[in-house]
Amino acid sequence: MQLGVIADDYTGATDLAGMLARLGLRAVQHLGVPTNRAASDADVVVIALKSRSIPATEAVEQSLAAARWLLEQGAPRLFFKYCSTFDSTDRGNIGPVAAALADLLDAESVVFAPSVPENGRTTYRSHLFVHDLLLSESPMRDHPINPMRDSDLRRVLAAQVDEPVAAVHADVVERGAAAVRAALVDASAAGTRFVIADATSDEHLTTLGAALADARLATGAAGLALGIGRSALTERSTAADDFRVPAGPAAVLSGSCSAATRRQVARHRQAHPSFELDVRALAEGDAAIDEAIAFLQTHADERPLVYSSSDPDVVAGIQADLGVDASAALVERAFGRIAAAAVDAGIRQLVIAGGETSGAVVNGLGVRSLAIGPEVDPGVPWTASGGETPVALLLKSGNFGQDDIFTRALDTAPTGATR
Ligand SMILES: Nc1ncnc2c1ncn2[C@@H]1O[C@H](COP(=O)(O)OP(=O)(O)OP(=O)(O)O)[C@@H](O)[C@H]1O
Ligand SMILES: O=C(O)[C@@H](O)C(=O)CO
Repeated sequence: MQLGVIADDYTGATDLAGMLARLGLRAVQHLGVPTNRAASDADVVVIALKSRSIPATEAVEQSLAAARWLLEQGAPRLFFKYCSTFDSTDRGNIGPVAAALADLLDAESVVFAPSVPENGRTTYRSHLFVHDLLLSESPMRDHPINPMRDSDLRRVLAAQVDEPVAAVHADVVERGAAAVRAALVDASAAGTRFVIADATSDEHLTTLGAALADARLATGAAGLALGIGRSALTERSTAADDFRVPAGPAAVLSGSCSAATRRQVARHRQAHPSFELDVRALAEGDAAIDEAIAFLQTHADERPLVYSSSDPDVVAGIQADLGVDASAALVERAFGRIAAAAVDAGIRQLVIAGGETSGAVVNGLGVRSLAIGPEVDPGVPWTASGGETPVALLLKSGNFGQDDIFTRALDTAPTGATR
């Protein structure tokens, strides 16, 4: 193993794994901390947690358990993957988890770099941009669980930890890996181990990767992992060439309410049968779940869509009536049940939109690990579950993908015999 990764959600984990697979690195993703030693020849071992929105103490506990497991399997370095939009609240969980990992590894400096330029995430003077908008003006300001209303990551991170936060700005990154390393040493000498690093291009991320070539811990989104992969890991296979997913009937399940997903849902609905989950009805009992399952059974051969994706004002109304956590829990429980019934009904390919939703679905299916295949759009690779009934799973991060990704993914799924 060349890199051990702890990811705070399932789609974020596949995002990173898919991008590293692009380099020819062999990646495997575990869902939760495995209970056994894993016999694997993977270069990159990712442990996907569902720790983004849980209480910080639990996120720390789970992340440390994942880190210890990866170190026991021989991980020479760890990467903490969080969202490219820095999804968190004043209570965490990015800061507390990073602090606990830094303590575990005795890391003198910890870089935070959420930029993924190819997906429109850039950081300049510590401010995070989503395409042309500051984070605080992007659709992330209306996220159902962790609305992001401050773009200055120094402030966002400082609110989560009990220590100072420094910055490495783009002009330093432009000067190269040695200049970045010197800046980290200076910050650490001044008693500051947490550093927000700017990156507005892949070249910046490659420089950061080179600067971190000897670091035992780095944190960020898939862009920095790719930078580290390009600068500091050794390519040794063409991982995606022999990857195949099961063929068979397909369905789409969408619990993401992001602007991108809502466009994708609208596109898919134009050509396929769809069923909208009524969240208030879910609070009354399981009839709505049973209806959704019956709908999937009836339309199994037509790429049916079940969705709860709604506009921010609709979500806000539901949350005001039922509570934020309670409404999310109802939706996630429903998707877990619906996915399990879909597979029982013969569905073998599932496209799932949303990180929390993907977590609920793979947990509902009892999937423990995934093989990682080629990307459909940047950060959205096909994956395949193992076990008695293998299923093709496309875990799509809420904000990722072109409007036609659901259909295009299914049209281009790598089915068929292994070469
Ligand atoms: N109609 C709805 N009303 C209230 N909550 C909803 C509704 N639909 C979905 N949710 C909840 O909103 C959350 C959406 O999060 P999810 O992680 O699935 O999507 P996302 O945040 O867009 O994706 P990602 O984490 O990949 O960026 C889930 O917890 C889901 O249960
Ligand atoms: O980094 C991203 O934007 C994604 O991988 C993600 O974590 C969304 O949940």
